Amino acid sequence: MSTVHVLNHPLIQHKLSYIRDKRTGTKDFRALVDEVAALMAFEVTRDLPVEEVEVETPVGPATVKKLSGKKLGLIPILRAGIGMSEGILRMIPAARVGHVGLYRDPETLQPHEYYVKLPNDVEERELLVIDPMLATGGSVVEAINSLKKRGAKSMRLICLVAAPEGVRYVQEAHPDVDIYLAALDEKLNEKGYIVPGLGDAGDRLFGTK
Ligand SMILES: O=P(O)(O)OC[C@H]1O[C@H](OP(=O)(O)OP(=O)(O)O)[C@H](O)[C@@H]1O
Ligand SMILES: O=c1cc[nH]c(=O)[nH]1
Ligand SMILES: [Mg+2]
Repeated sequence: MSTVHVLNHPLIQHKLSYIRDKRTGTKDFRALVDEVAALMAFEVTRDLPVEEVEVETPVGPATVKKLSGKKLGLIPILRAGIGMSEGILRMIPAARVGHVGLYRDPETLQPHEYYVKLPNDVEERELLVIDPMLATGGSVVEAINSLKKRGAKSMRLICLVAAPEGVRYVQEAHPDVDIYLAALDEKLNEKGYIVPGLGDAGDRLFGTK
């Protein structure tokens, strides 16, 4: 079974309080999601393997550490995942980026895939799959199915806010994928929204409501 990490870092929690607040407008919402994503990247990559190498500083030789594991890939789930991708890319600028486009039918809550474009060496990369919201889990499970079908072997999931139902569904469908959250909320409402959540992440990021 995968591990669920709730990132209780004070800066993440402080910024999330403004993200949740319905008075926060699009411009600030977008900036805060970007900042939280960058902070989450720091925690999510904490266990990446490093190796010791030698460099010459202006003063003399030094033994330093460099990343030694798989190359990284970032997979934002369109559209709301885009809001987190720049922040994470600032921390790991060499990562390749793939996109999976999905929307959730508002009536049936079923995910519909409309776009997939991945780096051609996706099977060799450690992928960070990002979506601010993990509600029923349908979108993330479908996105990971799609990635695995195209050869992806190793990935971790990063979401801002999740409902317990969504976490359970992802853990059952993909027990190999660890989950990193800024918050694990109480439940879903009758429309499939996370309670208390933050509303519709895509609409708040892009000002489409
Ligand atoms: O866990 P689920 O029940 O599948 O719901 C979560 C999904 O819903 C939202 O996307 P939405 O369909 O609103 O698309 P958007 O990102 O284009 O706004 C969100 O960004 C997730 O992808
Ligand atoms: O609460 C929710 C659930 C799905 N998608 C969102 O953007 N918010
Ligand atoms: Mg949306």
